[in-house]
Amino acid sequence: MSTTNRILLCDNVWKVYGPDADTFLSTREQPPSPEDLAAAGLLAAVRGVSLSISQGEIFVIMGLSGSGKSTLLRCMTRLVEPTAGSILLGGTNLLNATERQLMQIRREKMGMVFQNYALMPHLSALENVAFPLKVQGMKRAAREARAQQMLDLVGLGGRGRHYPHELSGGQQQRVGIARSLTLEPDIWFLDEPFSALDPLVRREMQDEFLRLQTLLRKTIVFVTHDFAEAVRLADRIAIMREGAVVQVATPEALVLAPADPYVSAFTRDIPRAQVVTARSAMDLGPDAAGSAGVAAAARVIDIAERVLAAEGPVAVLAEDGGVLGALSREAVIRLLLAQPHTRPAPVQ
Ligand SMILES: Nc1ncnc2c1ncn2[C@@H]1O[C@H](COP(=O)(O)OP(=O)(O)OP(=O)(O)O)[C@@H](O)[C@H]1O
Repeated sequence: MSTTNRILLCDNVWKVYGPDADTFLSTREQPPSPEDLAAAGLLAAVRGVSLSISQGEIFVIMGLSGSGKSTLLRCMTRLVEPTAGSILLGGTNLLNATERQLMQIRREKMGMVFQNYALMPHLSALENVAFPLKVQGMKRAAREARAQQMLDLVGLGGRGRHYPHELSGGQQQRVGIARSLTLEPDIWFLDEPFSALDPLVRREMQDEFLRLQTLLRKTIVFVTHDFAEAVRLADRIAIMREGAVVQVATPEALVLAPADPYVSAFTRDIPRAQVVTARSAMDLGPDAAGSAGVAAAARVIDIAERVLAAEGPVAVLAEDGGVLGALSREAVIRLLLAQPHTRPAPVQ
């Protein structure tokens, strides 16, 4: 993940529902609290959110139901009109764009996937995937060839002639994913794309999604209320509460250093070895065994078998191959045995 190559920047974004919300906001010297807003008969779904998303990262927005995740995502695409703030996509302030420019930006730069697959029931899977190309005026043979490629990519190459009702929920969502990728978006927005699926299929779809991302390297904004899903997928996670972002960090940093009890309550069920990296678990010092080492960024759960099978501590390597330290069997065992708390503290 690059931290320098920012593609999407939100600066002090607000979405307030209720009469004269923009006047109310613009006349305040200090940002209003939820109580101030409630007293004025207003509700802030998004409160003063500032964040930046880098090229090629999977940025997950997480929070309880009603915390403002979907509204924030929709503000980023301007499907919901923010009340205040700015949203820069590749340098263009979306809030200054005309309706026509917006349509073009959405068509050319953004891909979107929502929970309800929103496929057209009277079109086959292939026709659904080809639809955005048809709107663009691409000839039938060319668009169907491209749609077939996309269906192959999501593992549905043989199902192009099936209609949505002939496909399972997971397969329908794969078609939705393929369709959202046909125009090769710069940035891909996904709002709870797997939450209607049963747990096994959901897990399969998460794996599939990560596989696709290793091929495509898209910039992704992904909304979920499931912290385990966020941890599996994210490079970074933004935790929302009552419309505000309370912490933005890697899964590891959220688990090891939660900003407050609200964040900490989410992290308690996550096994430590699933998030802690070799870099955090290693001892400093040169006394690693000579064999090939493990990447500093690797999660302990993924390298545990190798370390446990090694003769002695295993070298932990920086991206340039330099040895940073050594990971011992004891450190790995400690993390594997560390029990997540089973009773999360109540969220206030
Ligand atoms: N059109 C609207 N008018 C008034 N209030 C709204 C509107 N849309 C959303 N809200 C309110 O804004 C808040 C945030 O809603 P939002 O859908 O963004 O939350 P969420 O975190 O995505 O929730 P969920 O996980 O349940 O989808 C909620 O209190 C919701 O009731």
